[in-house]
Amino acid sequence: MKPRSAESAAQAQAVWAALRPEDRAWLLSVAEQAGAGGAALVGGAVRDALLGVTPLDLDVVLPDADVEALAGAMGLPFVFHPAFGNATVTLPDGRAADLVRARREVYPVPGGNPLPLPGSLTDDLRRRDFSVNALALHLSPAGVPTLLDVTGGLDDLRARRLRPLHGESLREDASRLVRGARLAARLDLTAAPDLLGQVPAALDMAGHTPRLWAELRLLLHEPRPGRAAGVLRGWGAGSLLPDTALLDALDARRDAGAAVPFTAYAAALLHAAPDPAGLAERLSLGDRPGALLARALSDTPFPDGTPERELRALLRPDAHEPLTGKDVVALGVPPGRGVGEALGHLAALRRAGQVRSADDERAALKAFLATKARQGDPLE
Ligand SMILES: Nc1ccn([C@@H]2O[C@H](COP(=O)(O)OP(=O)(O)OP(=O)(O)O)[C@@H](O)[C@H]2O)c(=O)n1
Ligand SMILES: [Mg+2]
Repeated sequence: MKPRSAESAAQAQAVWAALRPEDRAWLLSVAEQAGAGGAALVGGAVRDALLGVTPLDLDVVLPDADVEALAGAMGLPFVFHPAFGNATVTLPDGRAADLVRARREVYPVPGGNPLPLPGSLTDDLRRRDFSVNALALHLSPAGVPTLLDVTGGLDDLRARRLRPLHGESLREDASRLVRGARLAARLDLTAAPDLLGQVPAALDMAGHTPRLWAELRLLLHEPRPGRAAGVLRGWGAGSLLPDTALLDALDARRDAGAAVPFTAYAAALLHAAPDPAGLAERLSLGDRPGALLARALSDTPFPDGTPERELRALLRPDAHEPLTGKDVVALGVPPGRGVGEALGHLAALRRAGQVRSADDERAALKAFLATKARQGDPLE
């Protein structure tokens, strides 16, 4: 067996190699200018690189640099946020990267925003949510990469285990419950017993944790939102969402190659919610999902492959595509007022449940036209 340090050197190289060349160059220049403490790539980027996914979202912790001065010296556009001491830098290709001074955090009020205090890189890793998110690739000022694993994240990643870093983690920040479900679903991780034990405390805090609702919105942006909702349910946290069977059905459509946008998932969730307006408000869904849902439930025709049709197939499996003005003209009604009258007649039959297919509609229209002609009142 290789000694642990050699293994970790190989893993440091693997993370380094997984980064884009231009990101490696940028990180080297940050580390060089960041003083004796160098710079560390942290969080999801290191986790994803170890899983063989190219990291695009770079979070960098600086153990002893003046973040604002360093960001200013790099020659790229940036915004400095004094409240958290971090700088959001815009990389040449438009992606955002985050630079922040190493810190520890205290939660004066569980669920509230954490209070940042100065700390070491190790403190900064220990304040995080899960061990797999608490790995760091440290770069010395000379650019030598070292993998830092102070919480056993490598072992957990190997075992595909999602483990919070301490017993109060989900109570202090209940949004971690939803973050965890997103990660578990996306990366196929299993909850450690310690995580499951903290679920009731997180649910108790949900109402006091606005960030949790923001994470539920992000859940709808996951590659498989239905699966992530299923993970929450499996952890005993199904009460956070209305019935999510429709999300599973949309996952299946996505897996089959259908284009299913975020708004379709959000619309499906609204459909299942006892209080759709309240849910839309809590999750900041905006107006588009509700409008999409209304279109999907209407009789307005939409082309195949649109989100309206995808949703309609699930919500009204018996719905057929109603005849359009064009169809009515093709059946012999001259363009004009008569077309509207014919469509109105068909819509009334549809509402009354008297036509169940396009063929039914054609037959009903022919009967209507014949009656009108008999009465000496042809449509024109
Ligand atoms: N409530 C939170 C939010 C974030 N983090 C830490 O901040 C890092 C970056 O957060 P974010 O970008 O939201 O998550 P990623 O892990 O990068 O995952 P994703 O792929 O979803 O961006 C996380 O890895 C984690 O270490 C945390 O500890 N607690
Ligand atoms: Mg991220």
